[in-house]
Amino acid sequence: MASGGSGFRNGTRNTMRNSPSFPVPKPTPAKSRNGTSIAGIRRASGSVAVNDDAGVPGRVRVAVRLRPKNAEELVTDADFADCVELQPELKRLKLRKNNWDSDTYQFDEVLTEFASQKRVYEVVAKPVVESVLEGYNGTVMAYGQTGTGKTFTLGRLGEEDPAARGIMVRSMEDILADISPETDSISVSYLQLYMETIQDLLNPSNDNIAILEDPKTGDVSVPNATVVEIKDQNSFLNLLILGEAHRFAANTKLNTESSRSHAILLVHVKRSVKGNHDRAVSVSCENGNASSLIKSFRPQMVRKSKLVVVDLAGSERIDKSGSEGHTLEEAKSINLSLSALGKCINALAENSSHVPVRDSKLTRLLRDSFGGTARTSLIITIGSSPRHRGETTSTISFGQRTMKVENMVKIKEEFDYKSLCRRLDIEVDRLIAENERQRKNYEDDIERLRDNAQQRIDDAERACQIALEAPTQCASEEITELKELLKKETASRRSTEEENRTLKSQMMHLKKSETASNTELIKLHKMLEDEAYQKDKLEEEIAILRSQLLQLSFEADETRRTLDRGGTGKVFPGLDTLMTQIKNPQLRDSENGQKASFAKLFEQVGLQKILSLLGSEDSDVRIHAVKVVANLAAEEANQEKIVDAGGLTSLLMLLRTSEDETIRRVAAGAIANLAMNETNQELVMTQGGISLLSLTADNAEDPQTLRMVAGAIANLCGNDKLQSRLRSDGGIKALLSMVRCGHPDVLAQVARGIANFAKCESRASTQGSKVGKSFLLEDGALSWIVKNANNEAAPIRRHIELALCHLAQHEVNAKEMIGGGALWELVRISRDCSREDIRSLAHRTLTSSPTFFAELKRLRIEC
Ligand SMILES: Nc1ncnc2c1ncn2[C@@H]1O[C@H](COP(=O)(O)OP(=O)(O)OP(=O)(O)O)[C@@H](O)[C@H]1O
Repeated sequence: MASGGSGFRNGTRNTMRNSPSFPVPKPTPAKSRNGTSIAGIRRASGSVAVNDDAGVPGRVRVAVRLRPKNAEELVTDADFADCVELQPELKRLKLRKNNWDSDTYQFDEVLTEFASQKRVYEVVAKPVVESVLEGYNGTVMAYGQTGTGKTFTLGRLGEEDPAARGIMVRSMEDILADISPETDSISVSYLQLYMETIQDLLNPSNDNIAILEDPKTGDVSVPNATVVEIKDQNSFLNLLILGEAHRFAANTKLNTESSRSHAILLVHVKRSVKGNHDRAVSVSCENGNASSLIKSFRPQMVRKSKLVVVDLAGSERIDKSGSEGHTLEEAKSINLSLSALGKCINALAENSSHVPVRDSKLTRLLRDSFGGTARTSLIITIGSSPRHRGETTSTISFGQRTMKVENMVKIKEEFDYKSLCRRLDIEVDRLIAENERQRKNYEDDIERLRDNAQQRIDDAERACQIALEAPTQCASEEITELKELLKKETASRRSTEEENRTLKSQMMHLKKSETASNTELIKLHKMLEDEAYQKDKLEEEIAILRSQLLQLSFEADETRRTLDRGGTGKVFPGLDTLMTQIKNPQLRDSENGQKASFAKLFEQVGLQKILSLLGSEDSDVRIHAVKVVANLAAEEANQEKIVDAGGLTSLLMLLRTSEDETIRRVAAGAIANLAMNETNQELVMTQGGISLLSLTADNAEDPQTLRMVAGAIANLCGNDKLQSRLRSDGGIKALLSMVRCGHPDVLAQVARGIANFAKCESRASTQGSKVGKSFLLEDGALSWIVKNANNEAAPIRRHIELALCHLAQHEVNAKEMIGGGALWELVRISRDCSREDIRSLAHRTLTSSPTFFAELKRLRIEC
């Protein structure tokens, strides 16, 4: 994601936006500079991007995929019309607003529920994979509500049915088929991003990996992540299986679900570029030999590219009180990274001058994928159920905004200095060995010659001695003969000594040239180190300049805003204007319009005035005012201001005093939203919130009122600090009393509250801060839990299954659970639960608890 202000996003933007379906522009690899000198290279960096052309524009491609209805939807939605209708031939999607009205959206590809995995790969990912093989960076990302098929699309291995293979597997098959193993290499890292922490799925002990950003090139890397070289498809499949097992183990340990974390697969492709031998590096050296040696080495050109495949967490709108199963911290952090992604996409789509890339780790990791230099393809996944119209609408609008984001794809070639250095090292070692071999031969020759000469001298001396001892007659002849011999031997000895001297001088010469080569090598190493140091310094300066620039642009924005506000001259328009705006029916036409208007009201009228209307005499005004407050409370940014201005107290007061159920329902919803925040949860408790919510529940007739109340209590149940207070104030009993209404939305919230409570309680028991039986069991929740453990509505069932697993983890609960029939449910969960992590949690719990284990043995049940 490129940060704001980079000019390349303009230019072709309008033509792109006007053509709803277009071929991806095929980038022409830019030409490299020839004959680059080492001096030229040194100015840039140790690893030099030879090609720094501006790149080729390429809009982010967006495809939408509809998941087939599952068995549950076929039953529950049987009497209702689907909320979407696809027109794949026109690449259009119709989103039904009601029976007679619908909105139409255009996408790059529209994939129906019958689309095969092969076709999805070919239209969504194959163009990106082909680009990566040409040297460009590429991203394939899936976005959508939980359970709509993101993992199905990206991560299926297809072990049983090859036609089911997902995008990750098919991408690697194409990459391996295209590269040449002698010159190219592929390596892989596999990460999980959960609660703003990056975990290594290939090495779970590596659980807090830092992100490194190169301020010069904008490249993002995770240097401490495990990188595994891939030689064949089997080794890649084994890595995916290992990664999934670690992801599952990490999520089980944290008692969470895979759908709450983002999974990121990084595939690094390094290819050498053929036909670039004219780009030799020339080196000027003092020593002629070394110069010719180094001149014969030419650095190879390499293209490094990266394929990023991202399986995002479920995109449901967890900021609403009615959402399922998220604890507060998780909700905040998933919110943080997904909403940061949304904000960046909005800023890029609107061509804004500032793109808040640094707001989350997800956006930092993906900075190159949106508005950067990568080719990016997004697949949004949806379901057709009218029950999820809200989520489907928000997924579609994310996809539509993303279609406006334009990247500038760029190829990057580098001189491969590492391999040059390696080759030089090998050559120097070869020369050293050769030199040593020759020296040894010379020394042996000298030794042999010396021995020969000595032998001959000894022979001559012996002969001389014999001659001296012989009769005088022949003595003079023999002496002459011997003198002659001695002369010859002396001459031969001299010539041997001369030869010896010559060899020694040759050896000295060789030693000198070896020293010169070593000096040259040391010089080259030093040059590389200097370059790395200069590069680091430049990067530091650029980072400082960037931050100054950001500060300046922030101050400019502030100044502009202040001037704008001063221009209107009206900070608080009158109360009449507020009322007119609240009652204006046009404001209720669209959700976005309504939100924007409320935000404007908030700014213009002032919170105090809005809150004061909660006590108005006119009940119509009171209803509108509480709706305004509830809408403001749904925005996280407003919550603190509302509480500081006494809004929470006023809302609780309305629960106590108002006779109108609509007011009580909307107030409970607002309280539920405020109770997403830990500090506010404590305030709700200290102000007697539980008994007021219980009272509201007792008097409620509308299931939606109960849903709001249950949602608020469920949020409080997720706070570790409030467990015993919540119970003594009657929170658990209040939750259980609401099941009388039987409405599935209410039951889902009750189940969520019970799961939250069980999870916190289990944590407290493990830490030793809670002893004794579970409060849930003491307050009689077990029979409802057991009755609903196999509820046909998936959200209810899933929460209850989790709650049962948490309760069963503590031996003190085991006997009562067996007596209440929970054992059978746990056995069923360990065998039939559709969620593998819950299934295995139940199995582990049953086999590790002595009480459960003994009972299973007694009943001869195998688990
Ligand atoms: N196109 C499809 N055809 C058949 N079944 C599908 C399809 N898409 C998804 N499913 C099924 O729907 C269920 C949910 O899919 P999946 O787990 O991929 O969703 P998800 O969006 O990744 O969910 P989460 O956000 O929880 O990870 C799975 O059982 C999967 O097999």
